[in-house]
Amino acid sequence: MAALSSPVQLRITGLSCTLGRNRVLNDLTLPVLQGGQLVALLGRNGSGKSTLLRSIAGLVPAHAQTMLLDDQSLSPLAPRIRAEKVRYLPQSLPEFVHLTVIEAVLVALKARGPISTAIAMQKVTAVLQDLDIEHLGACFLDELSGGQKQMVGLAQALVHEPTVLLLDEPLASLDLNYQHHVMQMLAELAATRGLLIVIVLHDLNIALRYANLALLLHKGALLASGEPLAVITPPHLAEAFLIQARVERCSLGHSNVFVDDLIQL
Ligand SMILES: Nc1ncnc2c1ncn2[C@@H]1O[C@H](COP(=O)(O)OP(=O)(O)OP(=O)(O)O)[C@@H](O)[C@H]1O
Repeated sequence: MAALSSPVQLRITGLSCTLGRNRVLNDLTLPVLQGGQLVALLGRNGSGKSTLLRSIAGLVPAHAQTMLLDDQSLSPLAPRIRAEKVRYLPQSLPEFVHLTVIEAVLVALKARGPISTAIAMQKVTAVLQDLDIEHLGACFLDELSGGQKQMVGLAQALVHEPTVLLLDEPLASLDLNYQHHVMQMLAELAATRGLLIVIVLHDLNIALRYANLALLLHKGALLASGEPLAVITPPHLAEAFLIQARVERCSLGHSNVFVDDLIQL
């Protein structure tokens, strides 16, 4: 995939989504998101993060005044076309069938349309290398650990070479080494290939370290957005997470959140 000449832009205004009796997203307007950005989507459990990603991917009934990828409205696109541009990796992956890792990523790639087996294999090998899971290629999916399966899900999403990649807590089952490996790889993919990546994170220190934009959701609305250090602040953490916290730099210059106490209402 070649670097894009001008970064893609995703514009979302007036986004609302009601699921059952719950008004989950309430007239949400986001800053313009751009290709090349690694965007951390933050907020408490139930604040609407997954619903926001699923709304962008067209997987829940949502209504937006504007949902434009460059000048193309996403809403009228057929699901298959939309999924080629905007790829959503869910929090819990579907049960895998009895395929090897290579076969599973190959099947995901071939679902996109006809492709020669030689080129498909090149792409699959490259994505497994990028994720550092080449050694799992011949393993069967149903014999992998939870974290290994999560890495395969990520490989299936990446092999599509989407314009926008929406990742719902992809680090949840990963060990510390893979968490940082994946974040480094995503930061590099965004920077070098102009990919727009929106990633749900519960680890605020990871967000501070790798994201170049943060969106903080609270009760279905946007509480703050901007550079992670401007979003992950003691007042915002108090309001959104009900914690009394400090953000301090370590001796290596990395900013970290320290939680001092819970705020009792
Ligand atoms: N299908 C549904 N029907 C009704 N309400 C729903 C449905 N799916 C989600 N909700 C509600 O929408 C709200 C937001 O859910 P969502 O999954 O988007 O939150 P989240 O921020 O991703 O949470 P978490 O961090 O726990 O994954 C919650 O209150 C949830 O109960």
